Amino acid sequence: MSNLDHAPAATPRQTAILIVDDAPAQLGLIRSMMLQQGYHTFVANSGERALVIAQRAQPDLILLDIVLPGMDGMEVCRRLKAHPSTCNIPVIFMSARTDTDDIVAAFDIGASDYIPKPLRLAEVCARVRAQLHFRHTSTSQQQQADRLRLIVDSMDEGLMVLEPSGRIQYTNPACNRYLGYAPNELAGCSLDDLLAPSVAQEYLELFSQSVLDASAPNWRGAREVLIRQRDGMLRAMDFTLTPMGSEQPLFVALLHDITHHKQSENALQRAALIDPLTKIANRRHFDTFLDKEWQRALRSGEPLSLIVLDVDHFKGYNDSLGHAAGDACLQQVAMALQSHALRATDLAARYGGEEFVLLFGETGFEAACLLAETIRAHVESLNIANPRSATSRWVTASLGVATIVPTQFDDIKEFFVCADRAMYAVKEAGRNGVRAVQTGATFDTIADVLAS
Ligand SMILES: Nc1nc2c(ncn2[C@@H]2O[C@H](COP(=O)(O)OP(=O)(O)OP(=O)(O)O)[C@@H](O)[C@H]2O)c(=O)[nH]1
Repeated sequence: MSNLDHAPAATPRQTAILIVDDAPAQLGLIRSMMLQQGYHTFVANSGERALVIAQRAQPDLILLDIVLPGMDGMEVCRRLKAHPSTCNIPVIFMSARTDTDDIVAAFDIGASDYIPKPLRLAEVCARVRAQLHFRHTSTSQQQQADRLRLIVDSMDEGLMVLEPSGRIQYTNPACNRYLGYAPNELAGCSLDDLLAPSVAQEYLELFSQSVLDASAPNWRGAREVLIRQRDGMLRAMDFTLTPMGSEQPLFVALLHDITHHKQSENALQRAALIDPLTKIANRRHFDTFLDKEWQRALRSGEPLSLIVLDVDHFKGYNDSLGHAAGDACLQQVAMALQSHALRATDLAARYGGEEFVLLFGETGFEAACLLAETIRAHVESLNIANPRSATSRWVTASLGVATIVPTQFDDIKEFFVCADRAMYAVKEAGRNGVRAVQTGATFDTIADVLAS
């Protein structure tokens, strides 16, 4: 048998009524009536005594006579309502005074009801029941609201309540924490202050549509947004918006911080574009870049130059010095190439194996030839000994250059093939050199530039 089997069942507290009257007969009558109804009772024959019992016993309701010796019922009620521990206990006055002024004064100081004397017992019972029911309902509503508030306050997600104008009504502590605001500081601000103007505008349009068309199905707008923190920094968040379905058109926005997720996503994206051995751009990055620069050159009419570079006798290098030395050699060559692709419109990439490519936007034929020759000389000047090379003591490279001013009649693949063919022509001519070609519909001249 578990310990729980021995635990006494929690019994609900019996509803307790405090009856305050200085007339013993009246007090006895009301008390026996309340007992008959199944209530627990407390009695007091003075205002002072009533206050002490109310604070100690915390009754669910007080039946209070107005005319009492010493402190009268009105003063008792005033004091009950002024004290935090008794202010929520409903007070029903019982009095022979039935002037409107007396009744109004009683309600003004916080009475819940007013029963005229002589008392009709059935009426007293009905009014007590009604007040207890009302108290029970409002207490459970309050408890629900408190529970909801606790959940919202302890949520890890940020929460905002928004008006259709974009005005922020409420933000929870997580939202304030994420955005660096003090409690309540964001209330009254606008969504415009936090989102990029175009995104904020989209939301405002969405709000107004939803308000105008109440029959529209409940939508949930979820998207990634950049939200401005109090210090001006932008923070990546998932922003999910839902209409609250309340009488007042309001929207609830949930904010989920995705900064770390975004950072690792960006890191992954960057890694996907880098060659792991040489740490320069990889073929995928190069292909995208070439495509972008090609389109730009199509629009601008500026020339575009491409260099294909292949390390000479690299098989021999590997065979004589080992694969690790081969890797180190490729890294050195890559760094040398990278140092010549410095502008935003330049890119050096490892295309595969010992083959590299360099793209130079807005670069004409002569400049490209000059660059290629400089690069060839730079590779040779690295003075990486290649014992098996029939061309030189050092590691060298063969470079093919193609320059084009692309038009709609040109083909990007053909452009690449031209540079590649030029590189193979250098190989055939003895390696360690540069061959350059102007290609495309607007060129019909071919120029060869041989180094050294
Ligand atoms: N160490 C190393 N070697 C590589 C890598 N990628 C390709 N290689 C080697 O590069 C060599 C390329 O050899 P080949 O294509 O025959 O060309 P080559 O010996 O350079 O001769 P030519 O191009 O005609 O001058 C092969 O032995 C490949 O194994 C790499 O990442 N690391």
